[in-house]
Amino acid sequence: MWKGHTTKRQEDKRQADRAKRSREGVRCAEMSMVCLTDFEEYAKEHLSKATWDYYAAGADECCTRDDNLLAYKRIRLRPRILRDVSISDTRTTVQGTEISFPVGIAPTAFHCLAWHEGEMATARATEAVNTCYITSTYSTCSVEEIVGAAPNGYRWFQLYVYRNRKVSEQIVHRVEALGYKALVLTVDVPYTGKRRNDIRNQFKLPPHLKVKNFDGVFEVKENAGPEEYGIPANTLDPSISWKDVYWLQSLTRLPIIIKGILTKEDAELAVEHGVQGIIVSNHGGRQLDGGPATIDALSEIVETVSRQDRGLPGRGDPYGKRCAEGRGPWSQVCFHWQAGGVWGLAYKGEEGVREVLQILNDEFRLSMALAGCRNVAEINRNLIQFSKL
Ligand SMILES: Cc1cc2nc3c(=O)[nH]c(=O)nc-3n(C[C@H](O)[C@H](O)[C@H](O)COP(=O)(O)O)c2cc1C
Ligand SMILES: CCCCCCC(=O)C(=O)O
Repeated sequence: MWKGHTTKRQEDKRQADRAKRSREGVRCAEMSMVCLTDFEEYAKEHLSKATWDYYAAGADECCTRDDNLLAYKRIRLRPRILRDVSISDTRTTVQGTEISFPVGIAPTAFHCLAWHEGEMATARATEAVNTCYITSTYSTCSVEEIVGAAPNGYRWFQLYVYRNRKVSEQIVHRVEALGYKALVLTVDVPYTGKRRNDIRNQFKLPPHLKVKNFDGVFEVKENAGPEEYGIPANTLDPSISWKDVYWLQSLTRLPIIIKGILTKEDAELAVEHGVQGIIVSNHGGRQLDGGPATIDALSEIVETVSRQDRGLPGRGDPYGKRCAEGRGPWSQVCFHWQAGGVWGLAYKGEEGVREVLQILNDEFRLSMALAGCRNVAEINRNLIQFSKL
């Protein structure tokens, strides 16, 4: 297996960590996986250091990455009791399509680093579980292979905008023709965040893998000069601005969802620009370090957007776990995009991703019932208490 670059000191520490985890009883492949942390620990144990570092990366000092989790721990729920939760229904809709529960697979790059079938395995798992899979531009299987692997899956495509706009135009037309149902325009990467371990590891794709969607489009030749994550450096267009939303709208009839919004001001601009949704996100803390935790930004944004959308003074009521979905009334906000699928992939490919999604579904159903909700529509902001922990 490709191991990446590791110094002796790093490798010693890794081995010491491994021994510690094994003393603490970290599970092996044969043991049942109980929660997502089990998958994460398995992945840490089994992936090469360079791959693990890439997947786990945050920018700079990782303050925002770490705060993403801590912020969840600051939130408490206000459960209601005696509400007959003998039947619970986790189904919901996203952009008008019914899915089994309000969790989807966030766009994450390079699934073949975790499992040989890469994004094809992810696509099969999400099709089986009936939720939405946002395919990353930077996938290591082509969009055609992904659709071929799971022809009935519900998929959106995540888009970056390149200096050479023809490249972006072509991929938009390709995914539209393939039946992708929405475009997710990622706007928080005018430049790639400074992920220190990727720099130390000189992270690059191993020779047998490439960004398949751009096969023959961007030539990444051996020793051809600097590259970033499998694409020649400086190909992303940092001049992208709000007017490019109109450009994108002129190219496609697909709904456009902007990913990477963290302030109410930008959420308002998104509404004004007529996009069909936003994903509140700090890119897993991989871009700007020092920005807010995603869940904290979400509260600010849903207040404003729902108010603006309904023309009501300050009656934002949505409850959201991580991301906002805007369809029709933007106040319908209850969705979570999950990047933990890659840990499932690293564990057992398609089966691993299915297990991850099943665990999330079970946990969601249980929390919902314990909080006194019978269905997703009954979840609202009154359930939330922001504690001062
Ligand atoms: C390994 C990895 C790869 C990622 N690749 C992409 C990507 O290709 N495109 C993208 O828009 N976001 C990418 N992301 C960001 C995720 O879609 C998602 O935003 C993040 O994991 C969760 O943070 P959030 O809750 O702030 O969105 C990646 C995240 C990880 C962990
Ligand atoms: C040149 C930008 C590469 C980004 C690679 C995929 C991604 O979004 C990530 O967070 O990693």
